[in-house]
Amino acid sequence: MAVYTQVSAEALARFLAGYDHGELISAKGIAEGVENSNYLVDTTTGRFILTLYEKRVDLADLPFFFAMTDALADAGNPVPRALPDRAGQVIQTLEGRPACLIEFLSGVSVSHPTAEQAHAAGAALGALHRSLAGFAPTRANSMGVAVWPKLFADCSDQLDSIQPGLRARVGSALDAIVATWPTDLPIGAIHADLFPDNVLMLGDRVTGLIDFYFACTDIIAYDVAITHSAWSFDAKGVALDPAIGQALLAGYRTQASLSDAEVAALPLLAKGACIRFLLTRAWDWINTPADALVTRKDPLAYLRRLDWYDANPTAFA
Ligand SMILES: Nc1ncnc2c1ncn2[C@@H]1O[C@H](COP(=O)(O)OP(=O)(O)O)[C@@H](O)[C@H]1O
Ligand SMILES: N[C@@H](CCOP(=O)(O)O)C(=O)O
Repeated sequence: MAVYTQVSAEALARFLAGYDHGELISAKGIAEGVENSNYLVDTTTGRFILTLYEKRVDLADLPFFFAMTDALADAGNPVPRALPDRAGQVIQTLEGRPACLIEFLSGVSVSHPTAEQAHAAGAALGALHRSLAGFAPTRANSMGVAVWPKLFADCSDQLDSIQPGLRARVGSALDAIVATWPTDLPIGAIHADLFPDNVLMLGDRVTGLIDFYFACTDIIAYDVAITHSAWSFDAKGVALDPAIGQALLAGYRTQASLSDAEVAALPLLAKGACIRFLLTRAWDWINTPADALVTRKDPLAYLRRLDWYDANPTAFA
């Protein structure tokens, strides 16, 4: 459960008093998520998400994220907007943290996607990239390839406590990936974290794309690779069904194209995605406070994915 910051009823009622969105009826901490504190808030006029930004979100980046979600919503994508208060302010302070009130979207995130659902998610990612083709704001990827050596250095001493030999395995994979990382592929605004838990669905229909707090400017095909690595495997990181990955890519191609060079780079980009999520999960595994109401994610699930991409270099052919 991700609630790092407790919000009192009194503070929330004062917060809501600044908006034209009714009076507080109830607020419940949301179990899902690991990065920020999220509450489901019901008021006399509707249902909202309250997000308090925690460890990895820089306040200065929020305008970029909200420009992106507004652009996507304007273009008809199912993306929630951050809501302004009566004075037009979107970013507030609540219980000492930056906080925003966000539109609530219905739908649930699937734990075991079918090929049809993966196809729809791929199409939603393609539409997202297409909609952002002319999006001017930029943000460097704070979790991108340039940062991975530091992420590794920050936790390398403790990687073997997660699994003996992990430090050497990750270190050598990291060196090889960084040395060959592509520099000539198209870049643009990407989501960078489109895991199944960030896609809300009703049946086979995508009803919400959420959690843009790693969104950035990076290789567009890297976003496809991240999404492939997140959707095509079971939670333990063992290959579940290649058909899921193929459906995801087929869905993507209904909305956006991938050049031969992008397709050829996908295996390497997917291994990069494995390193990125393995390292941030490992850092969290080691550093999450014992009293935090959060379920840590297994870093080894991304080691298994890395092994799988190593063993299946033609997975994207
Ligand atoms: N706009 C929204 N509409 C409906 N549910 C949402 C919305 N935003 C977040 N949620 C719910 O909150 C959970 C955590 O949100 P998320 O942004 O993924 O948190 P974190 O940034 O901590 O990973 C989601 O899995 C979803 O259940
Ligand atoms: N998706 C990442 C961690 C970020 O969590 P999210 O709940 O914000 O998607 C992972 O699975 O490691």
